[in-house]
Amino acid sequence: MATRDKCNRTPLGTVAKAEQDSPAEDLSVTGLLRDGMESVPARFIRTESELASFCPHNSMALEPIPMIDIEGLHDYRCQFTMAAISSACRHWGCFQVVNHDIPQPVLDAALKAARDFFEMPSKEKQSYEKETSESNGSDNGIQSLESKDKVVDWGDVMFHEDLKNWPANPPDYKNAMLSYARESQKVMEKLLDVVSKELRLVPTYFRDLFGDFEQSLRVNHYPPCPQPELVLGLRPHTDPVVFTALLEDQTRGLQVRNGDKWVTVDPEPDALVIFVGEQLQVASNGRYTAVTHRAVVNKTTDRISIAMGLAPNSKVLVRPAPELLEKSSPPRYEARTYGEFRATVSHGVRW
Ligand SMILES: O=C(O)CCC(=O)C(=O)O
Ligand SMILES: [Fe+2]
Repeated sequence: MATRDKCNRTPLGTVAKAEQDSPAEDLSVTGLLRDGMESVPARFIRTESELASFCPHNSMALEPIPMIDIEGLHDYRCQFTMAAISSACRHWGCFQVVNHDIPQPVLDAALKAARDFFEMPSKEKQSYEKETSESNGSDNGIQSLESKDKVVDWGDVMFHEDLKNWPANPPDYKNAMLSYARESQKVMEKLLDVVSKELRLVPTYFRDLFGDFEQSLRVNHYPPCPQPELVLGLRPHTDPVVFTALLEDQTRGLQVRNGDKWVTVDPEPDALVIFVGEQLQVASNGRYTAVTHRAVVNKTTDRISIAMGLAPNSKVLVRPAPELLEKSSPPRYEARTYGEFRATVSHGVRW
């Protein structure tokens, strides 16, 4: 049982009902809501300075992030499409892709499996984590509000450090996620060849550098929130991987940082959002930028997103490509294995 914050007064001076009555057994945001919460407990509330930069998505003008039709890589639009991908990686660190060739049933099945997972009873969700960490020590499972962080995010996350251990239920979960993993890896590898070529490196440069890829997976669920303007669904962070392919349902919530603004991404049916991760930023010596992003929540609708990260093996040494270094462009990052990077750099988001 978690130790709960003693100070659970909200700015409105009320005390969350869930905290007054018997404490919830389910250590997730969904569990708290099930207990009839009407206002947000103190531990979710962001600091003044975070709130000052915080524009709830429903009061923000939407500015489109680049939308790229990657079918164009295979026809007369090839040069133009490659340049658009490279420019998005430099200036935004993210973009949406359409016509990526991932069959729609694969995307639908992954979103459905995620939703079915979060609808299961909490005991079932939590038992999976216990089983896998006891059997092989891997870092898989559902994030609990027992977290030691001072302020916690308004979201429930099922995290898979590797794609080897799976919950038995929902029965389709494993296959649905593995199919999405396989298909999204093909897309990310194709994009990696494009960004290599655009730096005048051999097309397979980055694929060769990163070696046999590994994937990790974050399945996110953001329940509706009685006071969305006080919380974040997911704190600002960059992903430590090479690329992330984010599949989301049709509810707005993702925001990306562009200059001094947060830009709300408008979900497009059939599109995937691609994020440049920190390993690509290092290997390209900063030519491509890992995007800072976060998730906001709303009062009425829950939201599901599935982030598939393409990462090097933990032993791979990642360093700025020597071909990109010159006197005027010295290395901006030190060489580190991916394992060392993970052990020393953290943005407070389990990846
Ligand atoms: O849910 C989202 O929109 C973002 C998810 C994300 O950034 C992550 O899981 O790393
Ligand atoms: Fe992320």
